[in-house]
Amino acid sequence: MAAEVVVVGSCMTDLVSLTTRLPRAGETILGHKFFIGFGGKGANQCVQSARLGAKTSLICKVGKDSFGNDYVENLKKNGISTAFVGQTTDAATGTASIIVNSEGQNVIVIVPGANLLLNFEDLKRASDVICNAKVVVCQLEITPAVSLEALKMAHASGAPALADLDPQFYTYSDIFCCNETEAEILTGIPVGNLEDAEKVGRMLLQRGCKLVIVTLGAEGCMMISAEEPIPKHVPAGKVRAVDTTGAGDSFMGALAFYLAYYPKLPMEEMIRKSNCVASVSVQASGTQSSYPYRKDLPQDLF
Ligand SMILES: Nc1ncnc2c1ncn2[C@@H]1O[C@H](COP(=O)(O)OP(=O)(O)OP(=O)(O)O)[C@@H](O)[C@H]1O
Ligand SMILES: [K+]
Repeated sequence: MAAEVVVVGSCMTDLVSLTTRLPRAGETILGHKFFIGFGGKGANQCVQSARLGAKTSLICKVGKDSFGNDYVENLKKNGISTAFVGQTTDAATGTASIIVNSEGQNVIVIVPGANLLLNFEDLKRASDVICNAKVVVCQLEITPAVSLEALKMAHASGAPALADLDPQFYTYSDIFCCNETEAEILTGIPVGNLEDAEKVGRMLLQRGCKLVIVTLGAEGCMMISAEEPIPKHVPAGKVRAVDTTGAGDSFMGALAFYLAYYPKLPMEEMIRKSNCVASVSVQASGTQSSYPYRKDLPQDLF
């Protein structure tokens, strides 16, 4: 059976150490807690979509190592098809080694590893799944040319950010979604308020985007489209945020779910519902561990 939501993207194992302070160069310090989490934007988005009830497939690459094996198990537990999850002996599973001090400041080392070995051959093998998907979601934590090729195969929907991004990313994405930081990297416009986001939106429309969404944290999102070039603010509900890590991926995974299963809903309504899902994720700690399941959400979201 074909997957409705196909994500082409990254898997990362988060290795998190909690310490009172960050170590200096050459220094060894003691931490008080360690945990392993499942992350990577591609997998995060796919997991959120699956937890809302989407039939999903993740196209990615992990290492033939214990982190890779555990990641495949994690995807299966979330009901995601792993038919196109490759395991390679040529690189280790992608990792993010994270140290967080008691003030919540962090230092992070990302080693993409196997993620960068996902290649055109892998996409070709998965081409039936990509071409038959209702929604294809891409980010930029794998080789950009591979993301672009996936968008071309699908000509569906995307969520990428990089300075000097190949302009084809704009024209081959039906929906282009970025957060405030990514918006600045892409356009040079620092985003501090809604008007700045609107400027970004207009600039990205000029570059060929059809629909632009800029996520604004607690403020929700700004959307603007070529069809309706009047920017709209879609606010998020007021909640008590404890950890916003992964909120952007929760939003994107939810949006992919609504696009695939409720294609007739107005875009503004899909974004409003996706804001609701993401605002639940900020009320729990961690990334995938904070993503809500359909059964735990208000049923008027479905
Ligand atoms: N404090 C908050 N209260 C309610 N909703 C929030 C809050 N923070 C984030 N959200 C929801 O999550 C969405 C994405 O948030 P944000 O713009 O911070 O993404 P992001 O910067 O990519 O997140 P991250 O990098 O932490 O994963 C917002 O559009 C909103 O729907
Ligand atoms: K969270």
